Amino acid sequence: MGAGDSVTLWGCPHLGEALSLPQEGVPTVESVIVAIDGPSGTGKSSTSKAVAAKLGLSYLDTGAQYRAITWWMISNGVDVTDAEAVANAASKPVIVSGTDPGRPTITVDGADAAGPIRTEEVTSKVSAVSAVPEVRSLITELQRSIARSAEHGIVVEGRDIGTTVLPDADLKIFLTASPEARAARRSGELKGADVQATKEALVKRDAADSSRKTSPLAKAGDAVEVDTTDLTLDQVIECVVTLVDEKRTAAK
Ligand SMILES: Nc1ncnc2c1ncn2[C@@H]1O[C@H](COP(=O)(O)OP(=O)(O)O)[C@@H](O)[C@H]1O
Ligand SMILES: Nc1ccn([C@H]2C[C@H](O)[C@@H](COP(=O)(O)OP(=O)(O)O)O2)c(=O)n1
Repeated sequence: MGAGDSVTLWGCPHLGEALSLPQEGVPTVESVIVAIDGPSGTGKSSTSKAVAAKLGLSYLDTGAQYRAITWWMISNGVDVTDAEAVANAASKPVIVSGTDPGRPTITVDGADAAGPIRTEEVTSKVSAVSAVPEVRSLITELQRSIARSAEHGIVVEGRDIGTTVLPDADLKIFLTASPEARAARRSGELKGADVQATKEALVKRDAADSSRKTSPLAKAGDAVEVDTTDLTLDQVIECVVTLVDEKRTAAK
């Protein structure tokens, strides 16, 4: 079966006719940039970390950066519904992301932010903060500089990586899943959380992220869409690794 065939193997699409057939014995390109976008609970973080670890690439969770700046705004008494106040404060926090997929880290002004950025308060306010254009342009520049300095390449996950942050990424993936599957996965993480309430919160956040003016959540025209609803996490990881391999081979 060739890479030119438009085949769906247990829900994993091939790259299709855009690629030439892989050639035997051709060395793969060393560095590769992979953009993985999609709504919450589709498996972006789990897939991106595992793919990066398997392929020896760096990993960047851009959602964690938007959560970090939101946490800073809340901690410093900035009203997140006041876009002008958020814009005026946006350049103050120093956000540093560690890109080892085995141990990703995030600090704000030197303090470990990994725990505090996952609270319900941050989750409910992050869409408002990340819709502010000044926040987006600062964080986008940070993301580009991290991607540029990743020696062996990087997997970057978020909402606008393929469309805005890294439009020249070597491979763009857009993960989807039904709201029911996403809510079940998320409420499994938040012990005792009500699935229906989780689903409503997810759908509300998706709507806010998809409808904002600046760089909304969207599938890039050249992204490969993978519906993860009926796939195991291992299948999604295998699918993305296969797509990276196909892309690397075809690039030579
Ligand atoms: N294909 C899958 N099947 C079942 N559970 C999954 C799958 N992909 C991810 N998960 C689980 O769903 C939860 C959310 O995944 P995560 O990678 O954080 O999604 P996202 O980054 O898109 O919000 C995690 O607990 C993860 O282990
Ligand atoms: N590239 C990105 C990444 C995240 N965001 C915003 C929008 C999202 O609702 C929040 C949080 O993203 P995160 O990936 O942590 O969210 P989930 O883990 O999927 O719940 O950040 C964004 O605007 N652009």
